[in-house]
Amino acid sequence: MMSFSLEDLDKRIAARAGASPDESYTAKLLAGGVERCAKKFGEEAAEIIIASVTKDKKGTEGEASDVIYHLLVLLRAAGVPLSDVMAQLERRTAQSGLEEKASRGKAQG
Ligand SMILES: N=c1c2ncn([C@@H]3O[C@H](COP(=O)(O)OP(=O)(O)OP(=O)(O)O)[C@@H](O)[C@H]3O)c2ncn1[C@@H]1O[C@H](COP(=O)(O)O)[C@@H](O)[C@H]1O
Repeated sequence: MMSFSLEDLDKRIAARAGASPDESYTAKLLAGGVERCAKKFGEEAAEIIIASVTKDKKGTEGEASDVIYHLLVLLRAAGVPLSDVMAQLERRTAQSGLEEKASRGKAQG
């Protein structure tokens, strides 16, 4: 079981945000503001679309890593904490769980 998490990567990004843009790719992206981070995220999103539809599994794996890293950098540039996104995903999961339970209840009469 892999122990590396999105939170670990986000902490690493936070730690590198204050580094010199000459020695940190993360700091270089963040120095360009939300526009640069969003542009780079868009490029990576296009790359995973191509890798996945061409059934390139290894490529898709690599591009997924790029997409996730660049999404976390973009969230930081936009001032949106990862914890807020995770909380929203958790609420959606709880909500859909309740809906599933309610529809099972109706089906059973
Ligand atoms: N996970 C990543 C990660 N994934 C992808 N990348 C970089 O994202 C870039 C995207 O690939 P491209 O081919 O588009 O890169 P490029 O042409 O050099 O980039 P541009 O000049 O076009 O922006 C590459 O330079 C990759 O090295 C990453 N860079 C950093 N991390 C993480 O961030 C941490 C801090 O990195 P630094 O900020 O560089 O110290 C690392 O320890 C990793 O945990």
